[in-house]
Amino acid sequence: MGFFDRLKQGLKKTGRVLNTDIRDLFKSEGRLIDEAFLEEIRAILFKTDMGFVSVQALVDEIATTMRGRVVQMEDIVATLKNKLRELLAQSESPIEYAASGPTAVMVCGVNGAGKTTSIAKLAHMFKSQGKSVVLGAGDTFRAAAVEQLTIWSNRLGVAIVTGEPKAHPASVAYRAVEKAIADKTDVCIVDTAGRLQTQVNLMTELTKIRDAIAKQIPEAPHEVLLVLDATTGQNGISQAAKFAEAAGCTGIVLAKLDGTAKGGVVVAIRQQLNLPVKFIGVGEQHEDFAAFDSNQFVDALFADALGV
Ligand SMILES: Nc1nc2c(ncn2[C@@H]2O[C@H](COP(=O)(O)OP(=O)(O)OP(=O)(O)O)[C@@H](O)[C@H]2O)c(=O)[nH]1
Repeated sequence: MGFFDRLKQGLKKTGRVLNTDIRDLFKSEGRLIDEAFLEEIRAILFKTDMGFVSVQALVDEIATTMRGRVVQMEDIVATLKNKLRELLAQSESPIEYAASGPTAVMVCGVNGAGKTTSIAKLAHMFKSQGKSVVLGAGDTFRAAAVEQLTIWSNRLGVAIVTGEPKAHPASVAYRAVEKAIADKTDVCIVDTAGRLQTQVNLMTELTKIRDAIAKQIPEAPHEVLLVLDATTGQNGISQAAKFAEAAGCTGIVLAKLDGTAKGGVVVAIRQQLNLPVKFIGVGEQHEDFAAFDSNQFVDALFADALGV
């Protein structure tokens, strides 16, 4: 299965809401675009958790371009797709690589968001691109997290740096980047323990981890990725905004998109957080992960409606 099929499969819950409900609006006939129709389509879009501003923008687009006309389902889907592409537009490159030497990527987020799994998926992706990887097991809080990451490193055949139990995560990060430089490794991915943006001490700890990485490579970390759990939908966004600001995040990894019918949250995140969605997870396998591509995402979302 290629990634487009995995994405389609992963977005099935969200796609079902959109496609079935939109199809029901038409019942294979044309529909007059009037206020009643606009309200019906608004209600459908809301269900996917796109957020008020995005839904309004989509409804406005339909109203402006189609009000008073009789249109087919395909016309509405095409208009929604175009506007969504516009709302989701962002710079293409998912990772800002170092000009020379290792690229350091720090990964943070709240407990259970999907950090460790996403790190394994990232490592797999870099490896399949021919890049060498070293992992830094910076979640020294939980022995199980170090264990889990060690298992992944063995499975993936990538190096790992761990600390003594309860070692300071900054020292693990420092040594992981040190090893990346010594071994001429392409990418160093540093895990961090789950935390809440309200836990001041733990948020300060993230700054210490950053500083430790920067002692090895002044312009690093090149990326600080915030892993968000898509199943929390829009509820997680304001929390994420505070987290991202405090931790100096450069992008979002949106995990567990397959577990929710609220996949429209990608649109809400793009609109409400001043950060690109860099990667998405649509399942538990390594292959269920890729750089976020807005065109591909929008196509997968409406694939069922168009029978693609
Ligand atoms: N279905 C699905 N499950 C996922 C995805 N990403 C992660 N998971 C699952 O989510 C659960 C939590 O993932 P972890 O990677 O352990 O989360 P974490 O953020 O490292 O957790 P802590 O270390 O406790 O903070 C695991 O059961 C993963 O298998 C995804 O894209 N889709």
